[in-house]
Amino acid sequence: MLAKTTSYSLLNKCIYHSSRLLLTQQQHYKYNKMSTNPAVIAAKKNFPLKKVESAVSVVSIHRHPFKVTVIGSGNWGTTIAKVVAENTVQHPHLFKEQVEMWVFDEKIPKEDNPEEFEMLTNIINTRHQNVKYLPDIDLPHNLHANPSLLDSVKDADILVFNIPHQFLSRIVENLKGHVKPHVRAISCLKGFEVGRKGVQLLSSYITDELGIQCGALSGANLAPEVAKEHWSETTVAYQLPKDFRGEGYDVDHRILKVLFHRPYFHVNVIDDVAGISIAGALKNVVALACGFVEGLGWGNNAAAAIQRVGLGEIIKFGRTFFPECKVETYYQESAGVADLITTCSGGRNVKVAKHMAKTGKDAFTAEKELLNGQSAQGVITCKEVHEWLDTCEMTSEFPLFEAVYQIVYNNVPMKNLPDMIEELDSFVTEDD
Ligand SMILES: NC(=O)C1=CN([C@@H]2O[C@H](COP(=O)(O)OP(=O)(O)OC[C@H]3O[C@@H](n4cnc5c(N)ncnc54)[C@H](O)[C@@H]3O)[C@@H](O)[C@H]2O)C=CC1
Ligand SMILES: O=C(CO)COP(=O)(O)O
Repeated sequence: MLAKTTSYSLLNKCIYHSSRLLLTQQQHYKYNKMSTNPAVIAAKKNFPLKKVESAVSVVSIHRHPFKVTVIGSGNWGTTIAKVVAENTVQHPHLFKEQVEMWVFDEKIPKEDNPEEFEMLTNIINTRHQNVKYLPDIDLPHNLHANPSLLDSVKDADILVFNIPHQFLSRIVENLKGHVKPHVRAISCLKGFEVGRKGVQLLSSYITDELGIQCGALSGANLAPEVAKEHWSETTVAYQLPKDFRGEGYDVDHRILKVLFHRPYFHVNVIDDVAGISIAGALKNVVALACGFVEGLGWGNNAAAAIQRVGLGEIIKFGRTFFPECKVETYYQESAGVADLITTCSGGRNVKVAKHMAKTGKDAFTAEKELLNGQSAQGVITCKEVHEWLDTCEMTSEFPLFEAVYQIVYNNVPMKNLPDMIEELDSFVTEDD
């Protein structure tokens, strides 16, 4: 048996350059001794065996269950951690049973004596409920709340990012140099990163900053309904990385399906990371507009009109800035129109916007009053989208997104929305 620490340059080359030529420990042993396989003989000639100190050890490519960590513990973070922990118990050959969930820890007043406090992580680990962000939902006992970000990721093979996206850059900064080199990731966040690289998908941002492959999960998924195990669908999108280590040794579509699919949570896995991410981010902006017209009491026709215009702008934004995304994703996948409909019907963005319309309060006050620490991501996303479109001098080409920004940040009256998004027919002039 090879020593655990032993590794060979040839083996490393095999791992990096061919997903098919994966060697188990036993195969590697045979390979070292003698082989009649012409591919191996040729490889031996080209890459003579040489002991090296570092790199991928034999043990690290041996088939082993993946360790999963969920980064985030809000309304959706905790729900997805529940889904994942239920699946790791059922598939011990694929996943380590215990799932870590990083918690941005906070003090929670005790029910019997509100003068005293208990830490949220402690409550989750003892009572198995997230009393603040997902109350009244029992969590699996193999889900471990961890207040230390670095400790929670130290052994992880799969990272599931699930935090409000305004906190992503700081978390990613803290993770640098602390995740395993071949860790794979899925982002459940909805939003964009707008910075020196222009407008970026959050999965691409994670890939660029941490050097790890990252896909996305997005769908018509109001967290409280999924947490109660009411049936819904979702879409996971993932592209195999160049250094894919082979089926059984690395994360692929099958592994992701098993990780997220539940009888009450049906998963479709595709390649179109951009398509599902754009739809997920921008439907939150459309939902704000929907909330405005609903809050003004304009009814279903107005809400439908907003969703029609919104869908058009979502697709146009994708085609303009992320040409790799596929139009069919918007209508075939849960992450497309279905997510737009569910969010506009009962999501937090629509609630916040309705409250703004009914009370005249600003978005940040409405969010504070209604959401108990949760986040309506459309409020930040509409600003990011405006900044990007402004840079490109294209705000006028996305009138609904721009109107939402002007209402939220510049107090433009909501009742002006129809005029702001109206596409004037060429034969209707200002003079008419
Ligand atoms: N809640 C939902 O129904 C769904 C949400 N999403 C998306 O998932 C992402 C995460 O959403 P939720 O889990 O619902 O979060 P949330 O809206 O419940 O936010 C609360 C979370 O933010 C954390 N937090 C507060 N301040 C922080 C800080 N300074 N640093 C780090 N974390 C901090 C809190 O500890 C808590 O875990 C968002 O992008 C959202 O759009 C996607 C699908 C469904
Ligand atoms: O993304 C969501 C549903 O898929 C949740 O939307 P809200 O954040 O508006 O609740």
